Amino acid sequence: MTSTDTILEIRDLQVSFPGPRRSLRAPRTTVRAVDDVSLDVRAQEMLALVGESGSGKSTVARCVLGLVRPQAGTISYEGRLLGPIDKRPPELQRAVQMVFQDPGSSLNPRMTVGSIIREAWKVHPAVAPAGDRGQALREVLADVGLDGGVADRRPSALSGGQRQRISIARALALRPRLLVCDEAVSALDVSVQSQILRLLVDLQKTRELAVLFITHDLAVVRQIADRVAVMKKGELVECASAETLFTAPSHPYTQGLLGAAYDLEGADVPVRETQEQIS
Ligand SMILES: Nc1ncnc2c1ncn2[C@@H]1O[C@H](COP(=O)(O)OP(=O)(O)OP(=O)(O)O)[C@@H](O)[C@H]1O
Repeated sequence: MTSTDTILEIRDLQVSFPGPRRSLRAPRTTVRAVDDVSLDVRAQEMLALVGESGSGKSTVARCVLGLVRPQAGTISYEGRLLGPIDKRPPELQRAVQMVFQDPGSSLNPRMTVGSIIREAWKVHPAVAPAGDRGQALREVLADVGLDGGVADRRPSALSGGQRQRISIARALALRPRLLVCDEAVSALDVSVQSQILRLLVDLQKTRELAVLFITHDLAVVRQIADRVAVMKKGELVECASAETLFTAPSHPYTQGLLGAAYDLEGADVPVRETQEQIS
């Protein structure tokens, strides 16, 4: 498989939620969280999905993970339809993994780091045969830049950055092909954020991962994305290479977003020039 092959195909996706009532006796309104979105994720690419708060980014991610059931549309992974998570065959459950925003709440505080990661292998035992799990644990921790010694500690004893490394390790432990990162660095200090972004870019290369990276932060997108998809009020308004998007955005909404973040007039906007930039 090459980096131009499509790994994930989202077609005509529609998701609505019950919205607020306009008055006590009025019927519930409906929120169109995702409005006819079609989007491809290519193998081994870093695709950023951006848009302001409430534009539907997380809902798309949750559909990809099988946590939200769309009213219409399809999502296929290498040509196989992805249904709700509990209806997915094990190999498809494994193939698509998630890194959440807040590792503080997504990691079980009562479990040690080692047991959090081993838990994944209980559900998917074929990934790491029982006798090999000690070694596999050390390897996956090393892959995210952590010493094997953290395996005996609980998440509360670790820093925010270390906890996010554990979330990434937990996802990687299942050897996914597609990683969905939903605001994965938003809760971190800027310096820690840069370290985690660098790690994600390195892992994307070495593990040949496709990454769907959801963020509202254009500075982050500029550092890491190969392509960028822009959502506005549930709709996908633009999808382009990062270079095109940052230098010649075609949709007025994207122009506005970028204009708010950068002075585009004559700006020299480097896009993922070197990984050293992420320092
Ligand atoms: N479970 C839900 N029930 C009702 N409404 C929801 C639910 N999940 C999302 N929504 C609504 O759907 C719309 C899209 O939300 P979503 O979280 O996907 O946007 P987002 O772009 O990820 O925003 P943010 O960056 O703030 O997370 C919003 O109006 C939100 O309030």
